[in-house]
Amino acid sequence: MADHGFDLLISARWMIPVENDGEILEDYSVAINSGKIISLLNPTEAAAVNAKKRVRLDHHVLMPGLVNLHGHSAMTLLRGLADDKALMDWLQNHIWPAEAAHVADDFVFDGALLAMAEMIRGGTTTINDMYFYHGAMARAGLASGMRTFVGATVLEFPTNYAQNADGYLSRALEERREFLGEELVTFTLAPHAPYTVSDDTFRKVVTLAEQEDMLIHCHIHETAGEVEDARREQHQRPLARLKALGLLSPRLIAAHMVHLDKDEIELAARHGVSVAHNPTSNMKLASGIAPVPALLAAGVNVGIGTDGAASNNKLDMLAELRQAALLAKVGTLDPTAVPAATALKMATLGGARALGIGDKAGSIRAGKDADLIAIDLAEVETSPMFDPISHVVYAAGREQVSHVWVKGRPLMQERALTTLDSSALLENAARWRERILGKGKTA
Ligand SMILES: CSC[C@H]1O[C@@H](n2cnc3c(O)ncnc32)[C@H](O)[C@@H]1O
Ligand SMILES: [Zn+2]
Repeated sequence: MADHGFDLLISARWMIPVENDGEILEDYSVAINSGKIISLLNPTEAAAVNAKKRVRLDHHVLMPGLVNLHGHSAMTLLRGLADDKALMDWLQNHIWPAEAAHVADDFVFDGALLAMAEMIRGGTTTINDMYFYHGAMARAGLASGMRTFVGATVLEFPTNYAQNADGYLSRALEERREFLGEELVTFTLAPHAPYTVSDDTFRKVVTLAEQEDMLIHCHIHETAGEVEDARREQHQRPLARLKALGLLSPRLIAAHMVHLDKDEIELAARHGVSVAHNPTSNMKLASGIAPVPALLAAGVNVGIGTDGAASNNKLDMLAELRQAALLAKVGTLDPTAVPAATALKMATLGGARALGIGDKAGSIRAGKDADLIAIDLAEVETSPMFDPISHVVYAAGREQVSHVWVKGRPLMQERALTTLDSSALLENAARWRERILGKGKTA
C-alpha cells in the first residue's frame, strides 16, 4: 500500500463501525487526515503507513461518537430542583418560574459548558439542543469543540429572551448570523410544542425553515394529557394539526412521540419525520413508553436523546441507549425488541441522519468526519469479554469512555478534558447554586 502519511492513526482492539448491524472489526486502525476518516486499515496495512500521531487502544472499543438528539443543555443548572413531578406540574409550577428568575446569557453559557463537559465525558460528540440565548449556546459549542445544533426556541408567551413568537424568531435569526460560517454550529428552528405555539407561528416556522434550509425540532405527543387536551379543545390530535400546517417532513425532529396510534406512526413514516426518543425523561416524568419498535418497523428514523438535566437527571447517552433497549422490551414484553445493535445504531447513525449529517457522522466509514470515541473494556464491569456490542450497550458505564474526538480533534484523552476546565466549571456551578438559592429555590 502506498505510504500517504496520516495526521492521526487510531488502532483499537475492537471497532464497531455501526453501519452493518453486529459488525465488529478486530485489531483495525482508522487513518485520519484533516479531521476526515481516510481509510480503515488491517494490522499489516497499519504497520506500513506513516502517521504524525499514533494512538493505540489495546483493550478498547472504538466507535462513532454518540449523538444526543434532544437536550436542553443549560438546564444542568436546574438539575435536581424539581424531581418526581408530572410534565405540566414540573414545567408550570417549577421550571418556568425558575427559568423566569435566572435564565440569561451567562446562565446559558455556563450551564451549557457544564453540560458539554458531562456529555464529552460520557462519549457524546453531537448535541441537538433547544433553549434560549442561542449566541451563548453556540459560543459554548465552539469552546467545547462539540458538534452543536442550536435550537432557536419559539413560544407565544413572553420570557426573558423575547416577548412573542415574532420576537423569538427575529432574535434567533439575528444571533445566528455570527455563526453561519462555523462548520460545527448549526441553528435549527425549535417551536416548543403544539400546546405553546399557534397555527400562525407554526406556518411561519415552516416557511422560514424552507427559505433558510433549516431543521425543525419540537416536543410532540409527549403526554397523554397533551393529546387529550388538543382533542377536547381543538377537536383534533396534535399530529393531525401539525400535518395540516405542513410541519411533517424530513426536516422535522419530533421529540418524545410517546402517545401515537397506528395511523400516526404510518404518517410519521410517510413524511420522513425523525423521532428523538428520550426513555429516561419519559419514565421520570411518567409520560409513558414510546412505541419505538413499531416506529422502527414502519421505517421511521429514530435517534436517542437525554432531554434536559432537570428531567433525567443525567446527560449520559450510554445509560440512555441501555434504557432504550430495555424499555422496548418492557413495553412489548418481547425480549427481541430493540436489540443491542439497534440501540447503538439509533444513538449514533439514527441521530446523525435525523440531523441531516448521516453522510458526515454517526458511523466509521472512509469519507466521514472522525467523530469517534473509545471505551476501555478492560474493567471489572466489562470482563470477561464475549461481545463488545453487548458490553457497550448493557454493561459499560460512562466512566469507561477514555477518548473522544470530533473531526479528529481530541476533546478528551485518557479521561482528561482538553477543551474545558473541569475545576473552573465546578466553581461556576457552585456560584450558580448560591445565586439560585439566593433568589429562592423554585416557585
Ligand atoms: C423549547 S426549549 C425551552 C423550554 O422547554 C422546556 N422543556 C424542557 N424539557 C421539556 C419537556 O420534556 N417537555 C416540554 N418542555 C420542556 C424548558 O424548560 C424550556 O422552558
Ligand atoms: Zn425536551
